[in-house]
Amino acid sequence: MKQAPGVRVNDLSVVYRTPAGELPAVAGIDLELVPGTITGVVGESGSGKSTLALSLLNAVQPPGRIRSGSVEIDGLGDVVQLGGNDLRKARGRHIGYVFQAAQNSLNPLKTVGKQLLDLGRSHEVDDLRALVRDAKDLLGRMGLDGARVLDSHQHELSGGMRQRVGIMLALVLNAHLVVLDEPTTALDMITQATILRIIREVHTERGLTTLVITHDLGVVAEVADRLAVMYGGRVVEQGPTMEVLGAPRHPYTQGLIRAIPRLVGDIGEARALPGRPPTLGTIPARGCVFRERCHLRMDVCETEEPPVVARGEWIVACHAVAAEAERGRRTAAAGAQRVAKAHGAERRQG
Ligand SMILES: Nc1ncnc2c1ncn2[C@@H]1O[C@H](COP(=O)(O)OP(=O)(O)OP(=O)(O)O)[C@@H](O)[C@H]1O
Repeated sequence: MKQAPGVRVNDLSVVYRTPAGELPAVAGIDLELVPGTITGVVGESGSGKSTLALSLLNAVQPPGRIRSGSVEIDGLGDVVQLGGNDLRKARGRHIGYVFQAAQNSLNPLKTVGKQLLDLGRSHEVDDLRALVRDAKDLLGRMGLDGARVLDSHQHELSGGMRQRVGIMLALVLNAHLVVLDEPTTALDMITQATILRIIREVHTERGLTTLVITHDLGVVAEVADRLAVMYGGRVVEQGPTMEVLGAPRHPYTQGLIRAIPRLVGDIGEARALPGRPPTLGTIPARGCVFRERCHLRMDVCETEEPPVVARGEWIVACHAVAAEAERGRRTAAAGAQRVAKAHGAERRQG
């Protein structure tokens, strides 16, 4: 994989085994990562973001499993079908990743440098010196003293430093697909802005396809070209970031945006979304998963899966939006008919 790959997630469902049986954490997701773009996946805790990210590496662990669907990655094929050595090679070399727990995922007994060399060797990197150079360079760009960090053990690094080490490890093997799960959560606002700028720079320089998972719409607004909003294991809205954030159509996306505290203006303007997101056991088995918290709820939302409404690349799954689009279509058709009739009458008179 020498250049930014495209990724197509088709009808992906992932379940976790619970005392109440296997329950879906991700259900019927379709998502495309366009080569060379940064896609942000956003949603509240428990919406299935990390499960989706793990699926891209076919790394969902028991008690979870990918129940159905595919994840086609250019140059790799359907990773859901990959196993053993092929999968091990793909991870790291072709797909760089930093998981949410990255802050704690370093080996406490080894220095960062030793772990970097282990990573290089396990992926058969020939030039380990170049690997170390690249690692130092990446750490330096993220505001750290590279040589010192490589000489350190996990306990000698702060949470924010570990997070940056995680990002370095995701990028250092030069993978062209990079998955970053909550890359900036442990960081203060200023460091967060720096890291997001660097993610963007490295993404552009190296020609990557990048997926950023976050609960923070601000992160998506800053870094992502495209965005997918998740709720209850579904993608409820997706499209170009600026368009979606500028005029969100799904009531959940609208609620998320209203809930952002504003730095200027009336602080009272920020309104938290009422209610709580569902857990595995409370996600409705049929109908719209968001209906419990939705002010546009209709009878049909109880029983029917929301239809997908597409406007170019912008996709929304919502009964209310579909009904509104249908009303708009009817009004337009009636208008067109009136004009055609008037035109016909004029012609007959003439
Ligand atoms: N190992 C597991 N066993 C059982 N249920 C799980 C497991 N991992 C995740 N889940 C459940 O699956 C659902 C989706 O979890 P996931 O971590 O993917 O969501 P998320 O959006 O990434 O949330 P967060 O931001 O809190 O990590 C949640 O209801 C969660 O409780």
